[in-house]
Amino acid sequence: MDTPLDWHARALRQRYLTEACIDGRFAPALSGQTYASHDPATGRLLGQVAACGEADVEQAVRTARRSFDSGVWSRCAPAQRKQVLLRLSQLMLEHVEELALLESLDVGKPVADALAVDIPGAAHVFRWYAESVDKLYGQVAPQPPGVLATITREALGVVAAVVPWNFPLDLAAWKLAPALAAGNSVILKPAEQSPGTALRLAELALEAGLPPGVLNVLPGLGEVTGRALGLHPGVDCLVFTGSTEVGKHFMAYSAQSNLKQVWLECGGKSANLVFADCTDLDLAVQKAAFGIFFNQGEVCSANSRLLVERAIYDDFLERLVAQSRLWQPGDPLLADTRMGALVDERQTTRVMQHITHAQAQGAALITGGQQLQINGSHNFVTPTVLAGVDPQQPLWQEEIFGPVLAVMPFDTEDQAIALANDSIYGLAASLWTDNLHRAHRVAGALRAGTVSVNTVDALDVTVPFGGGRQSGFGRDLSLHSFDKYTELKTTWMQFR
Ligand SMILES: NC(=O)C1=CN([C@@H]2O[C@H](COP(=O)(O)OP(=O)(O)OC[C@H]3O[C@@H](n4cnc5c(N)ncnc54)[C@H](O)[C@@H]3O)[C@@H](O)[C@H]2O)C=CC1
Ligand SMILES: CCCCCC(=O)O
Repeated sequence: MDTPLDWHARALRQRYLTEACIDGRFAPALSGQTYASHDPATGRLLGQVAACGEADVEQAVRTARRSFDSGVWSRCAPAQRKQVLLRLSQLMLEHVEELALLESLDVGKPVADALAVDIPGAAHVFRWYAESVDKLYGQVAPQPPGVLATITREALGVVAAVVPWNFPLDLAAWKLAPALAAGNSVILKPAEQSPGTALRLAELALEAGLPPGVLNVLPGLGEVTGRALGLHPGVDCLVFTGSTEVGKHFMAYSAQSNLKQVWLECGGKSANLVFADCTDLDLAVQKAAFGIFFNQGEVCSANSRLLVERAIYDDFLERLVAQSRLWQPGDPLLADTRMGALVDERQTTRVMQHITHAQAQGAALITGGQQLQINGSHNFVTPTVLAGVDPQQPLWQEEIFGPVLAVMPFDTEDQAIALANDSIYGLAASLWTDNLHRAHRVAGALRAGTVSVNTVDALDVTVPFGGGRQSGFGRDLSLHSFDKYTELKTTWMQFR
């Protein structure tokens, strides 16, 4: 039975989905090609989506370059850019229900999460960068009289942002807000699964006063639209969040084209270490469950590997199984649903294959492991915990991007650190201890861009987010993010 929410969202999507937004105008892809978009939680067809190709990319790059060179945005006063981005942030909040519904219908996440986390989070990021842009000062280098050497940040020009489907609007905001605040013109390519909020954002940006051509949104398939952006000689900077595999493609595209700057936020396999001297085990269990089951585990920094000191291992596992019962999947449009549908059939199949393969390799299923059918969709996986994992198994080494936790006991601190660092990734990690010395010692030894102590997945716009190794390089969020969207210029003046 359709709900009014569905009617509203579907009507909304029809308006946006079949189009791209270039130079402030919504129009179909030049080829007229589209692809079908389905709601992963019901399987229902949501609409056709513009499948932009090379011709659309060419038009968007030309438009972005023209808008940048005109100076209408790039050379206006920072305070002017601030006002427009503050207005955009406000408009996102005024449309929070609509944006949350689009997000939930696109990717299957609980609409309650989108309402409480995704949309307010994205709006806050725009506000934060709007407020920062007229507070970024340059520098004057120490030189003798008669010389003035200034060091200033300048916008790069045309920035292309290719983003994934797990937090569509949030991760678009993480890239667009600093890029636009710095004065760049941007081309956004949303994931094929999640064009809705990206296109709606383009319209709200125009309403906020962003000049046409400064933000262009090109829905389309990764290997067509994303690839064309990665290869285009008119793109000055390519920022990406997604799989490590695709991140490597973007490095190759840059080398094959104009050596554009590439910044990557890729996969992760973050460890969560619980020591026996952690006294608040209830909180540790609750956060261990949140760290893997929130957003159906489709989080790059999800704590998908749990290491528990042997003395508390059995007790912790028992509590974790009880906690996992609070994360049973359900209809994402229901207000009390905490875990929704995985993003599509391909992702669900990939997650279930990992679960089956791990058991075939000897892992013990502690809880979960079931694929459920809800409202006609099979894209629901129960919260899953597997033990008896070999640290060389794919379950311990590969990013699963689903509600699947691998657990293992440890005996010594050194052993826990070694197991945690035995990864191709280096995005995030968590540890639980009441011992201050151990907290600092272990946090310093863990190879991760963010280490959370007595919490999981700490994340805020005021601190940089990103990692090393095959999790990529560069940082989203904080003022450090401007390093990706500006370049330093030295101006040297000799005078008498
Ligand atoms: N780090 C993160 O936040 C994310 C990681 N992932 C990981 O990636 C795995 C696969 O998920 P996918 O949806 O396939 O992520 P993906 O990395 O393929 O897609 C992310 C973005 O890259 C684009 N893309 C895909 N192939 C491309 C290509 N050849 N050239 C240029 N752009 C391309 C897509 O259209 C999308 O916009 C997931 O199971 C998960 O392990 C997926 C999404 C987010
Ligand atoms: C809003 C939370 C984003 C987590 C980072 C990621 O999954 O790419």
